[in-house]
Amino acid sequence: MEKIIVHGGKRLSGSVKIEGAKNAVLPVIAASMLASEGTSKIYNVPELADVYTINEVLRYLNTSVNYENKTIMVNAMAELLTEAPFEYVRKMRASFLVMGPLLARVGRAKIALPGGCAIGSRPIDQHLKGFEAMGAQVTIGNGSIEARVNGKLKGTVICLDFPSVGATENIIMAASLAEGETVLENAACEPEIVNLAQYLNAMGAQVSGAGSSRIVIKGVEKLHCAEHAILPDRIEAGTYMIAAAITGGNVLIEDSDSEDLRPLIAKLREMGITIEEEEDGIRVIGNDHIQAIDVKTMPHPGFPTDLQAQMMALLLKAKGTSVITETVFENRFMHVEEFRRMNASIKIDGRSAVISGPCDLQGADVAATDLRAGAALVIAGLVAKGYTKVSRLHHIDRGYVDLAGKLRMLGADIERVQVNETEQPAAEAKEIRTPITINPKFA
Ligand SMILES: CC(=O)N[C@H]1[C@@H](OP(=O)(O)OP(=O)(O)OC[C@H]2O[C@@H](n3ccc(=O)[nH]c3=O)[C@H](O)[C@@H]2O)O[C@H](CO)[C@@H](O)[C@@H]1O
Ligand SMILES: C=C(OP(=O)(O)O)C(=O)O
Repeated sequence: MEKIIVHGGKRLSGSVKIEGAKNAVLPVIAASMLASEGTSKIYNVPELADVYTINEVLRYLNTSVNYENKTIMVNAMAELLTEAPFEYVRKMRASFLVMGPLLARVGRAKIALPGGCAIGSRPIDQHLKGFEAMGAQVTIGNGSIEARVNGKLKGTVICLDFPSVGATENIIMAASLAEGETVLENAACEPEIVNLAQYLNAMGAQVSGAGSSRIVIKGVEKLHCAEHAILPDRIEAGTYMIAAAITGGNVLIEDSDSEDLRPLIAKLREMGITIEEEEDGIRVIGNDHIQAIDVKTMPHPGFPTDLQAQMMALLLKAKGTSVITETVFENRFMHVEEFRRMNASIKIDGRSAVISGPCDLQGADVAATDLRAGAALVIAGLVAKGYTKVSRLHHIDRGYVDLAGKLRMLGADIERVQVNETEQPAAEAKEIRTPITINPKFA
């Protein structure tokens, strides 16, 4: 087992480079299956576990995928298979994004039911509603969802009940090869949707209105390969901005787009943190007297749920009472229990968490309950007294390239180490670290 071990107390300084966005690259790779001609080239691809998983899904479906030097080449000209098994969907829900492209390209797809996960039940009814409206027959049984269409999908008007990011992406991809025009109302407006639409248009699709709540897709006969660059990861950027702020540091977040980070920038300024927009990126200058604020997560352009846990870490150090309301996911407070191990004072009241700060954070053994929770625990560890040991790093690896290494470059006292559990009962198990990765101060 690996752990990230952080010793709190260092101010972060310097600059950090931001990778391509996980949530943009996954739909873009899935969309590559829509091209019946040529090899697509996708640039600025982050080296993440989720990227390897979606590549495996595509290969399983008989698509050729090569990944080297942050560039992916995809060729989907061979006859596609149509079934994605549970082992992939279990690892990563975004595997379900192959349904739209498969339906559009070959008229059928069978994908294991994604099921719930640590942040909520996460149904896919809005995706299915869209496919059905376009003429697909959907059946659910034996743990899988099967969708089929006779002939081609047909353009229509679809109004989502909620601006679901995944449903918007799946429907846009399916509609790109449908007969006629599809109008998607109450669509998600996230920057990652705009990035996907740009890629589809480069492939010959006719998608307009991406980034607004009304997207119009004129179906075309076929799509071809294209070259495309993935936009910077606003959630990774936001995570480092919060890490800089909590330590009272001074950090330049390079290759980030402040437009996509407006909701976070506004909240950080409200807390008394200085944000400067520079030519090379966003500079965050923290201070030791941050103020409590209220935060409510919302679909874009509201405050992103994917920064909620990290923001909670920061609010633990703010003076006064802060309230975080989570409106996007039904159960995205699993990190609260872990923060409490670090002496945090947080009360949960329905969909809100009430934080009484500043908390005197103490290092503890904690576990990442999901990807962003993991990053948030590391952030809290940056200012906790003593050592914080974060386990279940596979969650963090889904969405962060070398989180510990990048924080160390910024001056944090942090290591990622191999820890071997012995045969003894868990409570007595000793950590035996490998000599290569061990820093003597942790021995
Ligand atoms: C790979 C990717 O891009 N993941 C992001 C995407 O996830 P994802 O695309 O899964 O998120 P959605 O926007 O679809 O989900 C938002 C809410 O809508 C609900 N819902 C969704 C679809 C549906 O058919 N029915 C339904 O009820 C979900 O349970 C959830 O409560 O957007 C989320 C919300 O910004 C982010 O947290 C995730 O990081
Ligand atoms: C919830 C997230 O991702 P996913 O939708 O892939 O689980 C996330 O990136 O925080």
